[in-house]
Amino acid sequence: MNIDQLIAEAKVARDKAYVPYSKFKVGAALLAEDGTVFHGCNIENAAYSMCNCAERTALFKAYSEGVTKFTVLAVVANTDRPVSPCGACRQVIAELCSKDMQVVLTNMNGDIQKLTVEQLLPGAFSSEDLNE
Ligand SMILES: O=c1ccn([C@H]2C[C@H](O)[C@@H](CO)O2)c(=O)[nH]1
Ligand SMILES: [Zn+2]
Repeated sequence: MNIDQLIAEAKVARDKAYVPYSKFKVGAALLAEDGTVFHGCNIENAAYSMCNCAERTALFKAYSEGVTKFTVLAVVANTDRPVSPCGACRQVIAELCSKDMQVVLTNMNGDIQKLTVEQLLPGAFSSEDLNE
């Protein structure tokens, strides 16, 4: 599975977005070390704060199946720049993925930004900060 193929998977995931309120579809594809690909889309709710982003959908699907080691997360939306994950997703990604895991942000025009998890949320608050 190369990056272009993973982006294609993220676009398939994006087509399943449930976005009656924002109409803004986002797709994610998370590649596990064992080669499994987990799709995620954003899923909205009439109680707006219950909306779940594509990135967290993919990660929670994987974790809930017992898969916790990943190599790449690709995210796609129809944005002018490569889609920018929200702060909540950056925090969740920092918790559940290794610091050096690759994150590939893209859009429907093919613009691509590649980051590590550490670059996505430098200095993220983590479990190590809980040690008093
Ligand atoms: O990286 C992002 C940014 C936004 N959204 C979703 C949340 C909401 O459903 C819609 C508009 O913010 O897009 C994602 O899924 N991922
Ligand atoms: Zn988010």
